[in-house]
Amino acid sequence: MINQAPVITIDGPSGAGKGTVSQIVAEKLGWHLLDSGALYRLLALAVSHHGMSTDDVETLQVLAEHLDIQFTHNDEGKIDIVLEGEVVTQAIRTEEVGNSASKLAAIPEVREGLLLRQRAFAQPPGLVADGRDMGTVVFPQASVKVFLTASAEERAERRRLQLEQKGAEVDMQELVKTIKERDERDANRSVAPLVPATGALVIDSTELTIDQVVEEIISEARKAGYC
Ligand SMILES: Nc1ncnc2c1ncn2[C@@H]1O[C@H](COP(=O)(O)OP(=O)(O)OP(=O)(O)O)[C@@H](O)[C@H]1O
Ligand SMILES: Nc1ccn([C@@H]2O[C@H](COP(=O)(O)O)[C@@H](O)[C@H]2O)c(=O)n1
Repeated sequence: MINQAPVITIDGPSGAGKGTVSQIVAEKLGWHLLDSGALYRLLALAVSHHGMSTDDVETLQVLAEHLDIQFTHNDEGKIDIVLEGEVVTQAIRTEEVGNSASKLAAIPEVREGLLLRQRAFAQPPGLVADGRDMGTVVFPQASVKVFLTASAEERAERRRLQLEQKGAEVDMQELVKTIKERDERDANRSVAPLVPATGALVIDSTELTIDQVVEEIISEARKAGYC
């Protein structure tokens, strides 16, 4: 047995709403939350900060296993993500870091290096795990698995709104292109490609509100006896 705490996995492509709904579902259930994409993004930022080559995969694996990461509560009651002593909560959220993370994520040694760190998040009373391979590789024993998707255009539109709220200027054509490239890379890599886990409930959120998606997942959790 890999772990004993119940796990709900929520996988899917970029911008499908995984992070948003995972956080709400975890809060409703009073469970822990794993944002596995943040780990890949943190690694990408560390590689860039240290000016490391991505060709030396053994060193990358060691860095992934030992990367100094902390998730701490700040004065506003929100989570700060701290990498090697520096708060990088916003810095890891750029499209550039997302793209670098996606390139690193295709390296088997990097995935291996992060595997046990991810599994360690499965603690009582339970875990909601958000990513690309949560249901297929990291927590294959999870009894509630969700694959959350939406059209590339809708996901780009959501990302545009998100970036503009932060004051960024957005080239929509470029954004759709970047999202499609990242989808392509994540879905076609040789290790842990982005595919729905066997038995996963597939939710297409293109026409759904956040509340509707959350309700579908809570309903699955209820069927599993988790609430
Ligand atoms: N069903 C929905 N309807 C409208 N907007 C949504 C919906 N779900 C999420 N959003 C919005 O879309 C944006 C992207 O969502 P989110 O960051 O949760 O996606 P994600 O799948 O976690 O992306 P990534 O994998 O790149 O981190 C957010 O601004 C969020 O509020
Ligand atoms: N379980 C995971 C999670 C993420 N990735 C890769 O990281 C990139 C960034 O993830 P976000 O969810 O924060 O956008 C993503 O594009 C994936 O390449 C992964 O491989 N497995």
